[in-house]
Amino acid sequence: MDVERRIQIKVPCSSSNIGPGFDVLGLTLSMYLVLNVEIYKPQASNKDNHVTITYSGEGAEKISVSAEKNLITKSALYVLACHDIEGFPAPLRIHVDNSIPMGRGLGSSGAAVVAGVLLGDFIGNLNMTRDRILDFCLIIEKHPDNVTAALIGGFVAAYLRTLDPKDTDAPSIPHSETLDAKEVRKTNDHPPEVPEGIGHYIRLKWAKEIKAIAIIPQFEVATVTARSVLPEAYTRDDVVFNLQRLAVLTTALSVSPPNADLIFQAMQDRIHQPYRKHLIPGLPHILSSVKPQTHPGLLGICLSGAGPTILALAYDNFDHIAESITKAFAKEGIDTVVKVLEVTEDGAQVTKLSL
Ligand SMILES: Nc1ncnc2c1ncn2[C@@H]1O[C@H](COP(=O)(O)OP(=O)(O)O)[C@@H](O)[C@H]1O
Ligand SMILES: N[C@@H](CCOP(=O)(O)O)C(=O)O
Repeated sequence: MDVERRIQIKVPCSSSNIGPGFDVLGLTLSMYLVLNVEIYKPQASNKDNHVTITYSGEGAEKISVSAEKNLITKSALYVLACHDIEGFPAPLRIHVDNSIPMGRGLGSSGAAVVAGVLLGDFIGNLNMTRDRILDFCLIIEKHPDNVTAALIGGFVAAYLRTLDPKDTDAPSIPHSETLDAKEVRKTNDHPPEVPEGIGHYIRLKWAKEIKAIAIIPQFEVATVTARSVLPEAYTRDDVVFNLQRLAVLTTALSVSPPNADLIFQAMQDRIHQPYRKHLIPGLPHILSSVKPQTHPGLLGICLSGAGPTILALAYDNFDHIAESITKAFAKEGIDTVVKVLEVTEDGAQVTKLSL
């Protein structure tokens, strides 16, 4: 078979929430999901068109390389189905190289969804705008923080417009959070039309000297589990507590030199972290014991996404900060991997490669 086109899709990991910004804030960091895709000349029948997926890196031992089961290809097939294209229109070879650890709160599923929607867009020659691509990502992932950051890049605040459940809950949509769950039903129904203008976002400024230390425990917490422990309703005090901090934080993280006391207090949260402590041994102790006063250079500390990774924002003394958090996890019998990551400006990229 002749290779007709060759592309690379590169999507960054993301850390969401940043303390009080539950389901609002996302930040892209320098760790990536990369797809190298070879597209062959279309064959006579779509049904015979074959997809070969190979996979290396994080998740290689557990992620399915069947196009019907893999979140990346399922997302691409969903985009195609929404445009009345059944299956991949041409034979494909996809090599996935993934550096984003899974189930750790670093947006691996968001990156997979963004990569899949971009793949569907390219393969189907759909030429969707970034905003339309975001609509598809949001229908699959449902919360906007990870996918918006991964697609757009940088420090991003996002909200969704209110949607009708008939547009969002159909079993034909490959919802990323329930993909592995048993109750997901197979269906051949045509997916409902994706509403336009679902996601709204703004890129926020980020002070260049602030880096992100990710202390990544060696166990997974599925986002669906970490969301299931959250209450349906909150007190007015708790909502106001988060709103006040969120508003201050979005600007505090843009100011050079950064104000550690302001940022540390503005990264406190009452909406999700307290409820997730049972899933992450040592969490309350870590969040309350590692402070700018005890660890100069530290600006703030929070759960990354739904956890279990801890995200420490800092401009200096990265090793000392990381060591304290690593030791606190070790006391709970938990091994960790530490990464000092840059906050990146670029979101997902699709690059045409030479043949
Ligand atoms: N590169 C990938 N390829 C296929 N599926 C992926 C990939 N990355 C993540 N996923 C899917 O997303 C799940 C993890 O998502 P989630 O629980 O939301 O954690 P995270 O915090 O890493 O996003 C995995 O179990 C897998 O089903
Ligand atoms: N706002 C979401 C973010 C989930 O991020 P992930 O990286 O853990 O997938 C949440 O807190 O549930």
